[in-house]
Amino acid sequence: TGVSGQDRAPRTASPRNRDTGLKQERAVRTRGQVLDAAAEAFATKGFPAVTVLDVAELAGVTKGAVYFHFANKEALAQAVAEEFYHLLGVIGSEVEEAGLSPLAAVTELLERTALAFRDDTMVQAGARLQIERSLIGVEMPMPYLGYTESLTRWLRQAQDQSQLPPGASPESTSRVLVSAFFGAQHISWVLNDRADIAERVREILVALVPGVGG
Ligand SMILES: CCC[C@@H]1OCC(CO)=C1C(=O)O
Repeated sequence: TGVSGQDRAPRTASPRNRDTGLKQERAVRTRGQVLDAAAEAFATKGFPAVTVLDVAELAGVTKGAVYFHFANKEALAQAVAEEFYHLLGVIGSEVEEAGLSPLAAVTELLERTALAFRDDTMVQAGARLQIERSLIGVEMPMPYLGYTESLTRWLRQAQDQSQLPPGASPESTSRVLVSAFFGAQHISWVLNDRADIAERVREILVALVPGVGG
């Protein structure tokens, strides 16, 4: 081997390293399958009725495999809630990076969130777990405040750009938007499994955000 080591044979994983890598990949994949199964169970049956065996069977793994990744049902709920807010955060980042006007960002955030509530089981599970948070008995993420802060930030920018009516309060409008969204997605869930949530959220935006057409 030369001084610089440049002509050293390329380092390949040893059989033992390669085996460890495969085991780690399989563990990561199993954890994802278990989390998706837990979301399906929590979204459809609700936290109290779900058992770890339900989750194992939905995931197609043993109970031991579930317990390898999650200590108990409460840990599954916390992990689903964390993934729920991760997904909402991804939506928020995408809207931030889209370079929209402040009011267009408000509209885009809530419209994309409505579609996630309609289509994404992890999001549906997170929303239901937050309703059931008092039954879960372990620390759950604080709901609603992240959205309220994002919306307030954009509405303050809109106000600075004279895009809000005189006297409008960004903080108050933000709280009303979050309350209206939460109520609309819940009512839509109860009445039609969120089939019409996009239309319900659009009505909120038309009613509350200046310049949003019908
Ligand atoms: C977009 C409004 C806030 C959002 O709506 C439903 C829900 C469930 O907990 C939310 C949250 O932030 O936690």
